[in-house]
Amino acid sequence: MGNCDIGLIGLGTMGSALALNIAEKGFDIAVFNRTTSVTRDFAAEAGPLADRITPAESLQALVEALKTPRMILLMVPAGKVVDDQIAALLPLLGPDDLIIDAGNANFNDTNRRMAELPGRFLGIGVSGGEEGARHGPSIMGGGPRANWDRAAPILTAIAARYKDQPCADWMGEDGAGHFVKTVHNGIEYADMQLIAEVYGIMRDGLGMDAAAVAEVFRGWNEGPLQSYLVEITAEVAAASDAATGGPVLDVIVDAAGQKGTGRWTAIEAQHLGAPIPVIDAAVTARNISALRARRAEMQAIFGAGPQPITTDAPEMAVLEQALICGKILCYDQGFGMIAAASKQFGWSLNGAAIARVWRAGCIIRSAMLDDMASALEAAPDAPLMAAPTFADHLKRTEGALRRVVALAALHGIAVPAHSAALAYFDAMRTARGTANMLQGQRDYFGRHGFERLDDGTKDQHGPWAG
Ligand SMILES: NC(=O)C1=CN([C@@H]2O[C@H](COP(=O)(O)OP(=O)(O)OC[C@H]3O[C@@H](n4cnc5c(N)ncnc54)[C@H](OP(=O)(O)O)[C@@H]3O)[C@@H](O)[C@H]2O)C=CC1
Ligand SMILES: O=C(CO)[C@H](O)[C@H](O)COP(=O)(O)O
Repeated sequence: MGNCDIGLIGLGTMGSALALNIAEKGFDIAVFNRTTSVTRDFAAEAGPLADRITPAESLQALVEALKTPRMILLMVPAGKVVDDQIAALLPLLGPDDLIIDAGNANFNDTNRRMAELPGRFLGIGVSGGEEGARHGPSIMGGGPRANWDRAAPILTAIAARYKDQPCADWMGEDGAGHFVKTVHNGIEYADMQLIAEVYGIMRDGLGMDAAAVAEVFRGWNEGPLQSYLVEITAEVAAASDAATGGPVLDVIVDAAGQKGTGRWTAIEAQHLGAPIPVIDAAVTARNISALRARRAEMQAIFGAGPQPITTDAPEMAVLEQALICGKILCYDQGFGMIAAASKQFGWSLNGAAIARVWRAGCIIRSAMLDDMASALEAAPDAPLMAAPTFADHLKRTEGALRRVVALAALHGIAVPAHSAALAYFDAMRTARGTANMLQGQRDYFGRHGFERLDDGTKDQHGPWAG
């Protein structure tokens, strides 16, 4: 038996930073990486933390370096790699040893693994990118509570802190931790897309250069929009390219990558029947961004979409308010999806606790999340948009969102996330919608039946039915 408190497999961007974080917090850690040279380099470059790090060049050596019962963190790409790694580890482990998948995972896979390894598997979502992993990520745990409690001393020690409270918590049974991380990433996509759309209006509609864009976002980061994403947006816009001397933004290809978590959120929302149109729009926008050649062909046929906004140009404060409005509606949808999953899967997910875990360390951390935590604490079953603080925000900023969407539409500037947010807002506050027409159509062609508005009788048919 070895003397390391925990093992870690996968010394990539996240795994290496997490391992250093764990060592820095005073835990002894054994590390293994598929490519052995990476393990050697990692140990050689660990500086004063090297004393707490045991580099292992085989899984057997990793397992032998650990105290029993063992805990092993996986920080490798989602999917088959995780299954393969578990299969390779299992013959080396005892019945009380715990495997913790700390990468992004589809929560359905986590549910399956939990069932295949009863009591021996934990799925945790870790957010914060490389810097967060190194100095304090946000951690969303899922699986048997007893397993979380076993790992919690290490996980809470390495997590970010918000006013001295660790941003690490148990979300619920099964794949609840990975589910919450997936929704976090869906919100991340939407938050980023909303920001990118405002940048588009500034650049294409208002003719602002990158430095001016940076200045505006820097200012917004001092107000209600204060957040990591707004902060880094300012830094990205301000950065110069070494080769051209111009803004880095001007040399970056406009096609967004994606590893799948946003798509998982959109797919799962459809399974749950939970409306998340701002997140859907953000995922679709990334898909469209990837069709670069097609977009160039269409521009050649139809002419460029974006036109300068020469009259009625929005002030920066209007753009700021539109962004605030879109952001609140996006979070309303994310927390709504979490509530729907909680009901569907019997997880008792706690919206306030989730908002608290997201206040520091993670990519979507922002000043607004503290208010969201309070709102969800005060009224756990109510939609976020109905909470007094956020209803007030929406009432104040709705006009700006409407104006920005209208101006963008008139000037050929695509703002799908803002448009989706506005349509959601309008639909959600319309007590009498238009689905009566859908029900009439369904009954007409398929005798599907409808419910009468006047007396509530169900399975009624219209006069068209034979
Ligand atoms: N980067 C980020 O900002 C975040 C990433 N994550 C998640 O963390 C996990 C790791 O991501 P990240 O560190 O960025 O990824 P990297 O690509 O930087 O590292 C991947 C790691 O997995 C190992 N690996 C890859 N394929 C295999 C395989 N077939 N068998 C064994 N090991 C393998 C690599 O080893 P080798 O050196 O041999 O290639 C490397 O150690 C992913 O699930 C990701 O989604 C979560 C939050 C944030
Ligand atoms: O989980 C993360 C942040 O929270 C990862 O950075 C993830 O890779 C981001 O997603 P994508 O690569 O699809 O943009």
